[in-house]
Amino acid sequence: MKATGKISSWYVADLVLSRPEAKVRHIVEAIGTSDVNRGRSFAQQYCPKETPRIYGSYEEVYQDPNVDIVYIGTPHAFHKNNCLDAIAAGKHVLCEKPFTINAREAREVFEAAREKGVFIAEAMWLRHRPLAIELQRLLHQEKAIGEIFQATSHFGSEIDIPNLPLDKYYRQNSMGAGSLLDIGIYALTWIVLSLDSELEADRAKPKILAAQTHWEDVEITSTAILQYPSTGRQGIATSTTMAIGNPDLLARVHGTAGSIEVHGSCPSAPDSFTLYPSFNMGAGDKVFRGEGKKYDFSAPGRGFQYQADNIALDVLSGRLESSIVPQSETIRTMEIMDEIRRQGGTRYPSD
Ligand SMILES: NC(=O)C1=CN([C@@H]2O[C@H](COP(=O)(O)OP(=O)(O)OC[C@H]3O[C@@H](n4cnc5c(N)ncnc54)[C@H](OP(=O)(O)O)[C@@H]3O)[C@@H](O)[C@H]2O)C=CC1
Ligand SMILES: O=C1OC[C@@H](O)[C@H](O)[C@H]1O
Repeated sequence: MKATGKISSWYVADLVLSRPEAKVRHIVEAIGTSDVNRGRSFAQQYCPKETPRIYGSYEEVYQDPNVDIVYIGTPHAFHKNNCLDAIAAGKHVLCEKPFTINAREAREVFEAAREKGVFIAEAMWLRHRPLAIELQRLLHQEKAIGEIFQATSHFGSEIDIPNLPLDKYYRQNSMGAGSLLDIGIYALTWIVLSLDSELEADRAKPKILAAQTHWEDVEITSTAILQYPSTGRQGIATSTTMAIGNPDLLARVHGTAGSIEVHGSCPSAPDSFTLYPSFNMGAGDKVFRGEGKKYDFSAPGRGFQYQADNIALDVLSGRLESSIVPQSETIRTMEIMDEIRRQGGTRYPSD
């Protein structure tokens, strides 16, 4: 465990949930932090039954022989160097999303992990959720809404960027600030997991048309239209830090025989979806649709336990990449975001 920020607290709390039926038990062996006192209160608050060693540097975590896998929860501008340091020490790595600032950095990190023979994966926890896995099965195997032709997803947060302290990563371009890399990545993930077909060509980079708006040099709103080469399927992924998005409609997938609408607190934290038949034109030109079937996936915790279990099982079986979020998928997402930023005019120092 590296860093004691928001995501690290969410992740640790789910790691230690009591789950007698789980296939894996996770142990928080060590916490690396810039502030040892904060590290101690973090451990007391989020994993009170564990006894992690608290280190005042990340390097000490990498050197701890009892640590099998390092989880990186620092701001994304630091992911590349944090990953490279952990890999150099021979540790397996799970690194928060966005994996790096751009695709070039991601390739560099994956190459280093390959050379060292260690496991590494991006913590795109949405893909590990049973909800996302079942939705993909319904869409692509069962073809529950017929031929898919369009998908939309929006992630909105309300963040008062001009008044944030300068050391917050949302506030500074040099820290990788921007709605796309922080939250738009989930909207993009919904589009890709809904529209990807079995055709190899459609797993390549789709055609992209994008726009971004900035406050000073911080990107605050992004819109991207994606078009898949072989099937013509289209998706719209949007994100903003200007206002909270609609929890009843985190994503919508349209097919020739119906649609699926996803609900929850935000696109990274869905808790259910509804499968609807198509709309019809009724008497008096009134548009209506039949009742939907709701699929509920509410569960204790925030949902990080699914990712933690899958990653642990991958590592235990000797895999060097995630079976759910392969490295090629991380690279593709980073390439799509690179292109959106190229068109939208967002540049980071490491580009
Ligand atoms: N999967 C998910 O749902 C979420 C993922 N994220 C991702 O996780 C990453 C971290 O986000 P979040 O937890 O919100 O960030 P926070 O600002 O809350 O925490 C980041 C932590 O990183 C450490 N850190 C190391 N170097 C720096 C530095 N120079 N400036 C600031 N912090 C530093 C600090 O921990 P310490 O002092 O202890 O070393 C700090 O507490 C981002 O990449 C974000 O996109 C964020 C939220 C949710
Ligand atoms: O990954 C994330 O998902 C949830 C958001 O609240 C958070 O800001 C973001 O980093």
